[in-house]
Amino acid sequence: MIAIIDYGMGNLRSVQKGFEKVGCEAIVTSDPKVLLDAERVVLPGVGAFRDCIRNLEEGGFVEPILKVIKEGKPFLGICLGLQLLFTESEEFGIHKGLDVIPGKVLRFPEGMEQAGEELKVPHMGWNQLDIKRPSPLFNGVDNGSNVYFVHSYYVKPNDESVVAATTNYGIDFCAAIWRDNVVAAQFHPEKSQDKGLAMLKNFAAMK
Ligand SMILES: NC(=O)CC[C@H](N)C(=O)O
Repeated sequence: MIAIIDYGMGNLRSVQKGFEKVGCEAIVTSDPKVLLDAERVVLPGVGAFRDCIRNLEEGGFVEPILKVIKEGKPFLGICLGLQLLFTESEEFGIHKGLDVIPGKVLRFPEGMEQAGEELKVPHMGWNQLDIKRPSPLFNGVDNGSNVYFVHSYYVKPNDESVVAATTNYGIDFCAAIWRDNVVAAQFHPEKSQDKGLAMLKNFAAMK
């Protein structure tokens, strides 16, 4: 069974529905103990980093998350769920993350331009994946596939070898990471139509 963490800050229903659409049972849980019995765990996230990390701490999720990752359970982070895995974020001040993936969460630079047009922040809409490594998330997903983003911050891993895909929005930024049993995406697979559903199915099959 797939456990989707409910810490009051995620678009849980659309993530759950995404898994249901590909025939996978996923439960939404606000009980940290459920993670310990789940086969695989999903950390979604929408909102501000500091609110999310505070809710995770208050919900008693931090230790169970670190435990299931350490045990080697397949773990999927989505959007803020990717960012929370990092050492710290500069969103609304410096806030500590789970430090599973060493690195920082940075805001897109001001004044980015593409073809003479100013690029607005948040980066909101469809954009292409430049797949760098055959991560389990991308089995059967073509390079250049379009996925859906809504974010103002991006992750910068200390060790670039964890980067599974990048996307260009004024700068080339990390669109997904893969390290051992942990995969995480800056974009929203549950909002990325067929390609995104294929990724959810890939995660559900990830060993
Ligand atoms: N959709 C979101 O919640 C975005 C996550 C984070 N606040 C960012 O702006 O990058």
